[in-house]
Amino acid sequence: MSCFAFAVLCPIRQDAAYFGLFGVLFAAAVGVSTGNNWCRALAKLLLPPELYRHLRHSGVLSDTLLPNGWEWNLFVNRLTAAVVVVLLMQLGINFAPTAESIRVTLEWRDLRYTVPVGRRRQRTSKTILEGLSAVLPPGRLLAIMGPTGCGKSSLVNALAGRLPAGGSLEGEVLVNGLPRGRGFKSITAYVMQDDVLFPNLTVFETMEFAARMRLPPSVSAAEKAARVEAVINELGLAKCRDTYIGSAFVRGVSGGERKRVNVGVELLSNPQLLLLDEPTSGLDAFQAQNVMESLQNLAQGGRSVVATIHQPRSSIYSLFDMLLVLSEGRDMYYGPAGEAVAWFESCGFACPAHYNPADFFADIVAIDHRSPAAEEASKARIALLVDRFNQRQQQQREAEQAAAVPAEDQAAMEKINDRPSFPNPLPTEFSLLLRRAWKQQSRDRLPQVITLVQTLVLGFVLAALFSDIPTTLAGAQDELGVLFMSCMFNTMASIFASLNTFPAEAGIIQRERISKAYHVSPYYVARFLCDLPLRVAQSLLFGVIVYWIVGLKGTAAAFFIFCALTILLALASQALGVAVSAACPSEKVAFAVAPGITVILMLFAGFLVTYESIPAWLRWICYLSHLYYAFMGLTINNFRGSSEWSCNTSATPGCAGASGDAILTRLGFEGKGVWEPFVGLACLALGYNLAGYAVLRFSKQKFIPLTASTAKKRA
Ligand SMILES: Nc1ncnc2c1ncn2[C@@H]1O[C@H](COP(=O)(O)OP(=O)(O)OP(=O)(O)O)[C@@H](O)[C@H]1O
Repeated sequence: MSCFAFAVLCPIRQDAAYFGLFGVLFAAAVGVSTGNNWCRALAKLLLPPELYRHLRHSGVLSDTLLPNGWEWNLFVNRLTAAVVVVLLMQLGINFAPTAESIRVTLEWRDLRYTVPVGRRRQRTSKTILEGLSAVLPPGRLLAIMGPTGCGKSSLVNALAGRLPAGGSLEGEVLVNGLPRGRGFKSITAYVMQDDVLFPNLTVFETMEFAARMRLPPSVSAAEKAARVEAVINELGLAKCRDTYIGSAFVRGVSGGERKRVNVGVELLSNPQLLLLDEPTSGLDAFQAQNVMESLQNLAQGGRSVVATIHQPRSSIYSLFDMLLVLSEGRDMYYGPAGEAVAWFESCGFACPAHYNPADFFADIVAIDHRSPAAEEASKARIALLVDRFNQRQQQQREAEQAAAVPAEDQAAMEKINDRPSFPNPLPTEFSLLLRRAWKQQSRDRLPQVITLVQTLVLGFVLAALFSDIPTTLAGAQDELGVLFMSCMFNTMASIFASLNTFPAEAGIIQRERISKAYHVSPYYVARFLCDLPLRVAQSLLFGVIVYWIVGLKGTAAAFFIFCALTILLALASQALGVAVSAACPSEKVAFAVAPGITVILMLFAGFLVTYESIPAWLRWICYLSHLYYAFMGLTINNFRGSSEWSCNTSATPGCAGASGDAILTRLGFEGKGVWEPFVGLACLALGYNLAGYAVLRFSKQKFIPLTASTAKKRA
């Protein structure tokens, strides 16, 4: 029945086909299981959480499944029901409740951010944010303004919990009266100043991926598509809908369009709280106005929006509901934007008529460094404004406390904090990531062309140098050289390909992981699968050229073993490259470290120094070197059972020649079957991949934790 459902639904929808296949596998897994606990554990692991809960409640996965007597009819019916539910769910019939919109009140109290500066003995600390406090009610657009370096980005990062490790952050950030919990990321969009996007995807593809990845299965496919179209239109991206994002090497959308795509990607998840760092930087006046109007619309729809902005024009200024003016990390003004002019006037700084208030505030809160007298005067002005604002804050504190967060908003936030963090189940994550990685990789033609041309050139150069090898001992040495060079070529090409491609997407992956868009495991597997064809093609092309021109062992079986070993070697090397680049803090460091590791593994490959010649206490390194297993395998494959390698008696009188097995004995490979290097290589490929995955999994960017303020600790 489940197979039938699979067959029927395959042409309708790819996801349905995927889940149908999963259903069949699930059926098989349950069929071979011996107890219902195992079956339930498997279902819990693989099924979307909402579906699992639904199945438990509806009895499909009850404790009576597969009771002692193995009631097959009952079991098959229930299993079919489970598969059909999965398929229907994927077709858009939802069982999970749609994420309801909540109103978000954001509050921060006494935020103090300090960073260490200077080296060793001269090390001091610099205060970047100095006791900032405010309450932002729901449905408001808050603009944070101030001179450059006043701490705007630091404040937004502190509110988002994304201040990079290396300082200390004290105070409180409350969402609907609660400290930021597990659900904070799912209701928050954080738009950074830097645009990190895949260059080889179009605007539409980028948006579509974000919608499918960040929205839960409870939002139907049609709704996701409609949301993508709406955001594209809202941000004025319709005319570049099918243009590539582009990069320094690929012509793509303009800087402003890129920025809007970055904002749009975050808007797709329908966040209730938006934190944006300079969303208008790099945009012309018209585009900046558009983006800010979009943000105002979102705020009017009930969302809370916080955006830093540099000297907005007056028409943009009029869009703000609330305004926060900072100077030197201190509050200069916080309150309704429409009351700011009156406030500064009450402090003795009247904004001239027909003057843009944003420009006026920027002038009066900036320190003038042009002369010592001007500097002193501006510092005195700022001190006065800080003083006056602190008095106002004191007076307002009681009123703010009276306007506490409504109990239903707090309860809604508590519910969101209890929700699972990831919007989609693992299989959906995997299928989306695989599709994106494939598109990105298959369109990135230049590295592929370079890889294949380089393989052709190196293959023919090697073949030309070693063609027509005689069956003498010198010829055997040449063949060993060819085998070793084959190992080196496949290793270097694969490691450096990983070092080149992986860091380029590391920033995007970091951002998506921080927003809990998906797990690392499906990303890693999808990436591995996308690299596979190029690695296989490269190894095969190299093998076809070198093997037959050089004239290595002339049997079909030996040729296929050669190709299989070099492919496995390339895959292990690729994994090693990913592990190295994930473990290194930057691309430059990775490129400095990788050659060192490769040279060490090369020295222990068994060619330059034979296994017997390596000091006993260092031999264990051979077992960590994929080059050792690959070289061993290629050598056994080529020399085992081969006829006599004669001597060139005129050059070396008295030489008796050697058989292929004798050569293997000299290299320390006697008595080993060709399966041994296969197993060794496969284990190392798996081990390197696990290491790469583990490094990636645990190398998440670290942020400063928020600790209680010193005053609160004392209290
Ligand atoms: N980790 C750090 N170490 C030392 N100084 C830092 C660190 N982070 C920020 N700063 C300093 O803190 C100040 C505030 O930085 P921030 O980026 O928040 O300012 P900003 O108002 O957003 O500036 P801009 O408008 O130019 O983007 C700057 O002087 C910056 O140099």
